Amino acid sequence: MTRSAKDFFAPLAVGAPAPLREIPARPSRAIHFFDPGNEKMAAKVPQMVGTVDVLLGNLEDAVKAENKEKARQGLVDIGRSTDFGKTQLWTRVNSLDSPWALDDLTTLVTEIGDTLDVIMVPKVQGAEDIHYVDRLLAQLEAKAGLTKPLQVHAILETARGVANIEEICAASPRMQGLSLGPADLAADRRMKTTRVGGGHPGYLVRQDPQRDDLGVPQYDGPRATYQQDLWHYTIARMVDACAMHGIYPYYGPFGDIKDTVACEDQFRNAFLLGCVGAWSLHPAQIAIAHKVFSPSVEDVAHARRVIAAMGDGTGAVMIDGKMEDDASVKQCQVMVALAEELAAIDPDLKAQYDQIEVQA
Ligand SMILES: CCC(=O)SCCNC(=O)CCNC(=O)[C@H](O)C(C)(C)COP(=O)(O)OP(=O)(O)OC[C@H]1O[C@@H](n2cnc3c(N)ncnc32)[C@H](O)[C@@H]1OP(=O)(O)O
Ligand SMILES: O=CC(=O)O
Ligand SMILES: [Mg+2]
Repeated sequence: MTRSAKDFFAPLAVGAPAPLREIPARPSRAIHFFDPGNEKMAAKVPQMVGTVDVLLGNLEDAVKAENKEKARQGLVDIGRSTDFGKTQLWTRVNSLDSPWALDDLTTLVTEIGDTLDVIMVPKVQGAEDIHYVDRLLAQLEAKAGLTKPLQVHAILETARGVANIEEICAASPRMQGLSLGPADLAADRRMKTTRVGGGHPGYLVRQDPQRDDLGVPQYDGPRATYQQDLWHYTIARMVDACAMHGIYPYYGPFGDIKDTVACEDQFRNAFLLGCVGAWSLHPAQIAIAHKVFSPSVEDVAHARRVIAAMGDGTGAVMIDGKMEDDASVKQCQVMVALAEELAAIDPDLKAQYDQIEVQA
């Protein structure tokens, strides 16, 4: 049962901050995962501030069961001792059915709730999971005297979660976005893969057989194959659900750290379909995400040229032999708006975009 429109933006606990009416479009090209209980990784966090849009202290999968409390306390220590500047601090708490989720939420909100921006909730199955987190966060925010509401990000990594995608996005004004969780989703769907994201050489289409002069198919002749994207359907659903609810879609993890080329391809597919960022599991993946999820100078130059040529944005013009109209100018506005958001936090990108001269 969803809340009525009049109650939707009311705080869920006395003393909790008023929910946001709109989720701010903050750059989040790379959500960089680190284990706060791993001394080596934790020591790198202060120097990573300013080099990545989001630093995420991960408490869930990839943290051993015996280290859960250490990771949680490590994140509290990092949150208290680090000045994050414009870099956002997110966390991924343990799943709601685990023995750790309640203490994760209680400790983090009361100890470093004013430093955290977004709480990522894994294995979300439906609106009921978000409703639970929503109310609990309101109670904890009130207890901690927070003035800014925490945002919630759900990982789409169960078949039920995918089936309930729209209700998850609509469940709370805290909903900031969704990430694809291809590893858990593959397991839950009983897909026959053993990878963390990315493609699979067996998922392909094959060119039709050549035919001889009599039109008989030559099944043993050479035929090209084309690998397909296992994640296209889910990402497309995620993008539509997020756009409909004014929140943000992200590709998740790409586990083959050394395959930087395929990682870039997977991220780019997601970017072109409408995602705003991806996870980085290793420092080497940050640059890939920043490159892919920042509009290219060529695209920004073209977009500015179309916007300039279209005047009030109505009618049709020809640019380089192509028709541009109200709909293409809107796409160009999306590109330019993103470039402006990124330029505000990334001086190198700003310098590149500033050099663009608008051609007539
Ligand atoms: C599958 C679905 C999911 O849930 S994905 C999300 C959960 N997984 C994660 O969060 C994994 C995070 N990443 C890692 O644990 C590591 O990067 C893994 C993949 C294990 C590789 O580590 P390792 O073998 O040490 O890599 P390396 O020798 O190339 O490291 C070089 C230096 O960089 C450091 N490093 C490594 N990863 C990170 C990171 N995520 N953040 C910050 N620092 C990182 C390493 O500690 C190493 O440091 P140093 O040079 O020895 O001082
Ligand atoms: O948590 C991420 C996943 O792919 O599973
Ligand atoms: Mg997962």
